[in-house]
Amino acid sequence: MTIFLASLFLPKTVYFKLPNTPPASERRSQRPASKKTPKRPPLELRTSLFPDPAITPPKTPEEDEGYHGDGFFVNEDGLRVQNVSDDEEFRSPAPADKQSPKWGGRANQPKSRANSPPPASLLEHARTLEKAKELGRQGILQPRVTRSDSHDRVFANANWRIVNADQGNGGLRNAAEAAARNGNGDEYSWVGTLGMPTDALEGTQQKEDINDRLVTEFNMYPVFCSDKDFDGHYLHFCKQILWPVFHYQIPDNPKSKAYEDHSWQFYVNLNQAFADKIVKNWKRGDTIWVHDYHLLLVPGMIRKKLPDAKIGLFLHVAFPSSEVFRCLAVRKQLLEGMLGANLIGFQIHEYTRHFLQTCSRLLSVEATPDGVQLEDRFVNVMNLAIGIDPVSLNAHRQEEEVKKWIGIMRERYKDKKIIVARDKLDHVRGVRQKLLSYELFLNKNPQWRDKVVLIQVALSTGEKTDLDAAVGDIVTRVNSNWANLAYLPLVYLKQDIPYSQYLALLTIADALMITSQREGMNLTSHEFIVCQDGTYSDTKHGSLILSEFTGTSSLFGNKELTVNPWSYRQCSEAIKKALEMPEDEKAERWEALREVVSQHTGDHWFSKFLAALDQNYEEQHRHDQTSVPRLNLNALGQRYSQTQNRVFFLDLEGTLIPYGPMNEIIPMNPQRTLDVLNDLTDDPRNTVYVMSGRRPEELDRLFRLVPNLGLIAENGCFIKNNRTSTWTEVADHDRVTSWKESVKGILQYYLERTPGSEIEDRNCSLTFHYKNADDYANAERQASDWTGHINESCEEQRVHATQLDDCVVVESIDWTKETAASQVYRDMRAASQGPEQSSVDFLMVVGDGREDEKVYKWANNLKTQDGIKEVVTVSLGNRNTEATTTLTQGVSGVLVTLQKLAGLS
Ligand SMILES: O=P(O)(O)OC[C@H]1O[C@H](O[C@H]2O[C@H](CO)[C@@H](O)[C@H](O)[C@H]2O)[C@H](O)[C@@H](O)[C@@H]1O
Repeated sequence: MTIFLASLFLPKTVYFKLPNTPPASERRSQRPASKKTPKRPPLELRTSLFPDPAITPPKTPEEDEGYHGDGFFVNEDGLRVQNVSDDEEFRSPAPADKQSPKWGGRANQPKSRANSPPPASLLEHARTLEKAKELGRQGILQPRVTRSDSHDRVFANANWRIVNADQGNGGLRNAAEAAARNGNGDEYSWVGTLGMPTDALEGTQQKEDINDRLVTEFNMYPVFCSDKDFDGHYLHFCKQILWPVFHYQIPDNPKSKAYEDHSWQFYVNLNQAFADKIVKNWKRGDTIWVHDYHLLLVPGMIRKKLPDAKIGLFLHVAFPSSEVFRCLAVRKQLLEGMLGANLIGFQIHEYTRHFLQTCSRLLSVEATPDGVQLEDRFVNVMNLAIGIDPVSLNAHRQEEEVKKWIGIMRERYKDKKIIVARDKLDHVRGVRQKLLSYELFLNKNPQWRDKVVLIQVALSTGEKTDLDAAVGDIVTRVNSNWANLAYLPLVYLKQDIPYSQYLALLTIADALMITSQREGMNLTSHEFIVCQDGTYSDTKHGSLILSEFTGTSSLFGNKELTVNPWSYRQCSEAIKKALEMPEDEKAERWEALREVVSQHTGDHWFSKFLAALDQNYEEQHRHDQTSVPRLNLNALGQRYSQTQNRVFFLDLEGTLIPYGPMNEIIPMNPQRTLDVLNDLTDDPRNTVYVMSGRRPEELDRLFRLVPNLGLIAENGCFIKNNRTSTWTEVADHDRVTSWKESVKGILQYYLERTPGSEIEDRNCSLTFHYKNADDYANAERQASDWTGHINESCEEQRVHATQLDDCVVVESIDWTKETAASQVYRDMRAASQGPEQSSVDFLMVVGDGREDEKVYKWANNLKTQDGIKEVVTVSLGNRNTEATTTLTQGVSGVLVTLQKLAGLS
């Protein structure tokens, strides 16, 4: 069995050795200043970890020019990665939160042929474009850039090798590797893109060869798509729309809005390419595990082609509140794509809760704490925080290079307290807030000036934002205010640093400061905790200043210094507290945090998700329609004939008669149904109850000609015994009256704003009908909103709202068809204690709706619990069911079945 791990970037990519390319070191000195050469930053920014010229640290490699001509490639994390076309592969770990680098800009990889998606103004002129297409001038919509033949030939003929990729989710890779090392999980295969433009390889033998080598040697299935699709998907839809929205930042500038419509199509295309690749290679029994916000449509796309596939989805980033998510134009498509999975995992409970609320509000589906009930399937959810791999981290901490850097840094900053940070420079990560807080701290605490240094590593996001300039200004201001010849309070590196330096920084730091405005998890803080054990440095148990808006914060239980990044005052006080904290308090906090980090490892996360997926899949399929046998009428007849004390619980609408609108009385006289029920109840060995959501008086009227029939009305709130003519209200009248009063207030509010709608007030439920609303679409949307509203606000009153076709029903959760059936059965049992009576030996439940599922479950349990000889549960619906048999011929099939039983002795 294979586990397909689908993630946007494969852990491997291709490095081209271009002909006549001198080694990077030579190229660097020969390179003329070009437009691409970044301008020299102002002096304040031109800091490094080593302002002291006496120390000559190893050079930090340039991003584009990693090849050193020595068989090693230096990737973006500064990892020296062996040329794996040589036999042995050197696997270097990535920092768990790698931050995403640019796509498609490397000198040793082909150039992208994608153009930016067109501005909205162009799209508006669709007709012109169509005409242009007809005329063969498609270039207007998506101007086709013809790269020179030589560009293509250079790559088509260049030697290449497969190397570790520098893009992608480091936390996921480390977790997968740890799980494999520890023997947890079956063999897995990655599915992903190469993270580089591939149009230039189109139609070449090289593309085939690259594909074959990745599959056969590395178990990796590359997904090829056009550069245009990748650009539109990643740089536009993911980065401009999804990333900000999932982190609570709604893009509201016209440029982003213009992207939304058309970059969506690129998102769809890339997701489809992933789905197709997986479907093509999937075999029965395989598991598919899709990762993160880049691929949210993949589960749904696969489900369409492989209805039985076992699919998991894990969202690594945050999931926002439904109020934020609903701003997405394509919100329904995204949710439906996600719901193609059997199990959806989120980092923490808050994101899971948001997702459930969003589904309930936007899709009008029933959401329970366990997951989402769709019409024909259940989708489980779980929260499960990812972690790091302390084993491999510790192995790397022992490397000489790391120790060397620890020595250098300790020496350089020997009389200073060090606060460290490494973040992507985008709004979400809150670097600006952090620097402002640090400035405030220095302003308010003169005693600390000259004694503390903040080292902020800032990774480029590949986009030019106003943030760059804003952060640059703060750096300049802080340093010009408080620096002197021998002291620089703020070391700001606008580049990434090698992994060894990263580990050294985490080791010698007195504090790590994370001020993300939102973040799915944040594994840097986990790595910091491991590095602070004092093994390689005399500094240890450093303080962690951590934004309360990270997933990690909800895991760490306040043992860190929790901050709200928008409160500069609180952050500056946290800095002071971190620097002045007594050793014993530091040690106590660190111990607690280390415990959490070592319990929540990546390996644990990986195996636990897959185990849950197996279990949920198995449970979901146990009730799968296709695996539930059809009712065998002959066999049933034989079993029935051998019993003497039988009880039937039969659902009414959709089972004994066709459905009718809830707010209209049942129009016809269902003679055939009445005849069948009369025949069945004529046999004194049979006790028959009909269950319905209708009012008692309505059922009385309908069944007045079936004298021995028991009735359950209003979905379990009223029971009429089969031998008497009086109804019992089983629901607690006072409680029902009380919740109805408060819910009526809410419904009244919506009624006034929804012309044409009406409220139906039953004894134990309230139904809001909007079938005849003047603006039906709006009413339906509003209804799904306030369904969620009622479910949240009335939870304590034990009330539940369910949106059905054209209406929303609000009712108590404590009185159901199941509780009523169970009471009837208990009463029968109590009565059967007498010498004349025998206990029930045949129990049959027939239904078609979701609310009947609980009755099947209850009845099935009685078989073992009470030893009832024959328990028969029959479902008519298409859904996954708890019933042990199905019947596909609807109402008429039920009537035929019951008629046949009634005719037997
Ligand atoms: O920037 P992208 O290529 O779009 O990828 C997004 C980020 O993915 C990874 O971070 C996410 O997963 C981490 C592990 O589960 C989690 O700790 C973090 O909060 C998530 O944002 C990756 O580590 C980042 O570098 C990417 O930016």
